Amino acid sequence: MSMILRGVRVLELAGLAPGPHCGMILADFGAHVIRVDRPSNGGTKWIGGGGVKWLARGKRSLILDLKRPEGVTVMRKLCRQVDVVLEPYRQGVMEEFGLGPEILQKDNPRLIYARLTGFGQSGRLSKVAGHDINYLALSGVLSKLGRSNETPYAPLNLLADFGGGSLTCALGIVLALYERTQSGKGQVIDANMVEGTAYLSSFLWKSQNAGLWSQPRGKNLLDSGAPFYETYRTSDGKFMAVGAIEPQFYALLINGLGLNCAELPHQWSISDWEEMKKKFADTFAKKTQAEWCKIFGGTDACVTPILSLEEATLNEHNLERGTFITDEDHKVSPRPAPLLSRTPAVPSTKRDPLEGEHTIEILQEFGFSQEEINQLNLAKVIEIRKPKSNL
Ligand SMILES: C[C@H](CCC[C@@H](C)[C@H]1CC[C@H]2[C@@H]3[C@H](O)C[C@@H]4C[C@H](O)CC[C@]4(C)[C@H]3C[C@H](O)[C@]12C)C(=O)SCCNC(=O)CCNC(=O)[C@H](O)C(C)(C)COP(=O)(O)OP(=O)(O)OC[C@H]1O[C@@H](n2cnc3c(N)ncnc32)[C@H](O)[C@@H]1OP(=O)(O)O
Repeated sequence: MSMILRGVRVLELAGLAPGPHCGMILADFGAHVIRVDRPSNGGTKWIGGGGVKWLARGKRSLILDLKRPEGVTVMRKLCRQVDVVLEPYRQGVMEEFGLGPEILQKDNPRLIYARLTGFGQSGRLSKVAGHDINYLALSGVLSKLGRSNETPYAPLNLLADFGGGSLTCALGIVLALYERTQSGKGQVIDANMVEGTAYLSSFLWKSQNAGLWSQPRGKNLLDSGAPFYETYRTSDGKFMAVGAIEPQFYALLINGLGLNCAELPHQWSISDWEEMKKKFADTFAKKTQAEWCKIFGGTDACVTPILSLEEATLNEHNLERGTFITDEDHKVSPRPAPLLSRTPAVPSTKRDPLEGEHTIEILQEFGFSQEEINQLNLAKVIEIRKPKSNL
């Protein structure tokens, strides 16, 4: 089946979580993604194998020492032949290598040069280290997350790393590829997690005057303030999620809980929300999660079980949709989204690549002779690794 990014060649410089995720999205949708890994010769520091290893679906790996001039020469030759270079380093690292956009785009004017950082390519923080929680904080969004009377709480590293970071960067790359079909030219993408996360939170900003956020953190409709937009513990120690905002859905919630609307305060009486939460909590605590699922399942009450990752893979709706896929190592992960009707993603089910596993074949594909490859290997500019045989 033909995939939408078929024929697009990407060089992804190995980074932590967002860069690898962005590369994986492109690979899932058909791009040929080559991850450029660092050598293990001790000359360079290693910043987090896990992130790289865990988000490598459908990629191949080449180990290349960019701290060596010969490595930079190899990289320039590769960049002449690819569509996208994706770099996740702090501002200035690529320029120090002599691999900045001016140089690479002079070599290849069609090159899309995607830079995925925390703070962006300019500004006083551009060279400072950080992680998801820091970018989330600087975007303003973290101040809004968390329960009342508790310190702000970052929801895993989902928002900045992946929402504001990798997804935004992937969007930038796809937009630039589209634009290139008209102009024939590449461009530089300054994707960064502070601005990506801020953009992701546009609803929060644009609804500031709507009264949705007028209460302190944890006291508003959508931040765990409202009893009808909350999570509740069930009698078997599991949880249910409630999101019954509209009056018709709220009425179904109250009905399912076995309560009587006429005996309760009005849904939107904020001063009664705390009391109502206690009432809902007491009610949910009287039945098991399965019992509540039986009551609310298939209704419009907007009540769903809170599933563990494993339970999510076994959920009937998710099974019907094929929401999760299994690779040849029997590892389960989410199917790429969204689903395109004619050209859906066809994610690789092969095991993830070893670092340096494809060094030789990649260099050959890009026109390096066997002699050149041998020399680079002898000089330890590249590394070649092979999977251990089971024999
Ligand atoms: C919350 C998330 C991050 C979660 C990651 C965790 C899951 C992992 C973090 C640490 C991992 C553990 C650790 O690595 C030890 C074990 C390793 C083992 O293999 C696995 C188990 C481990 C316990 C491992 C487990 C997990 O993987 C970890 C716990 C995030 O928020 S991710 C978002 C981070 N921010 C950004 O990406 C923004 C942009 N980037 C940056 O700001 C910086 O890159 C960053 C992230 C601050 C790192 O700064 P650093 O100084 O380390 O690097 P840079 O200044 O960017 O420079 C890159 C250096 O690398 C050299 N280099 C790059 N490529 C090559 C090459 N091909 N050849 C040679 N050299 C290369 C480059 O020259 C730079 O070196 P210098 O600094 O010496 O000039």
